[in-house]
Amino acid sequence: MQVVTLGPAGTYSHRAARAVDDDVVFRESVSAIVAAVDSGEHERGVVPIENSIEGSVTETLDAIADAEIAVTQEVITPIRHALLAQSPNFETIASHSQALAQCRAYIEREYPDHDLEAVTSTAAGVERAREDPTVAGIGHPDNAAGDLTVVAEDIQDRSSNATRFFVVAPVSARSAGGGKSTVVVYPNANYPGLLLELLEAFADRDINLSRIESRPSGNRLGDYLFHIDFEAGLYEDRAQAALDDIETIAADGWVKRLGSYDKRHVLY
Ligand SMILES: O=C(O)C(=O)C[C@]1(C(=O)O)C=C[C@@H](O)C=C1
Repeated sequence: MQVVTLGPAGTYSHRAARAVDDDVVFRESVSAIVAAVDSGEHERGVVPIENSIEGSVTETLDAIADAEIAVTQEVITPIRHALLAQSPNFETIASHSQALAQCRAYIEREYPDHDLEAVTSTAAGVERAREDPTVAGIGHPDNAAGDLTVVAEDIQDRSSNATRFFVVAPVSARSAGGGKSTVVVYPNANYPGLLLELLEAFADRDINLSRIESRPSGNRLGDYLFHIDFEAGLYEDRAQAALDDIETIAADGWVKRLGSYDKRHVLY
């Protein structure tokens, strides 16, 4: 089954997507990937959701909150960045903003006066380095093939650097089976204890939350929606009961059940 993910070839998203299928096609943004699945153009997409150093990928959170899609799997990969250039004499470092941020301490220590250029992906940064001798790219070391050399390896600020990806699919692929589930809740309400009530729906049933993230609704300042990951499958009675409570709390808003899924660790 063809998978759409962030391109060009050689991104970390590409590596994660190969865990789903070797037939991978590319888009230049996360929003375009989610839109390609939402519109039915593609059956599967792979998007980064969260990084162990930099936290949530907010473009992904906002795109999946707006779309009618399912999450069918999560893929976790270690992220080990290299600095790739034609020679050590470069003036600019180009990469995805997440990758630049994950290597912030290294860049400040080794290249404090170099210019930084945020591009659409790590592989796009490596392409810039291939075209221009004054540019170095940060990306996976395997992208050095050809005329680029690996100037430095393992330059991420923490060796434990890892990114979590969601496999997204049409709503028809939504599953109630799996060890984890994701929902997006828009309460469209604001009163003391609202968040406590949302959390109690899970705590009362002994359901562990693995992530909760608030994002602006875009409707008015101070109005939020909540992305919640919890460790239970939607097939479980306790999960259904918790979500019944959540639906009541969000009676003036909405609750999007993105689905249940299992976790897969991919090394490459
Ligand atoms: O640019 C890439 O290679 C991507 O796949 C995107 C992305 C991200 O958005 O977080 C994925 C993994 C790494 O954390 C760095 C960048």
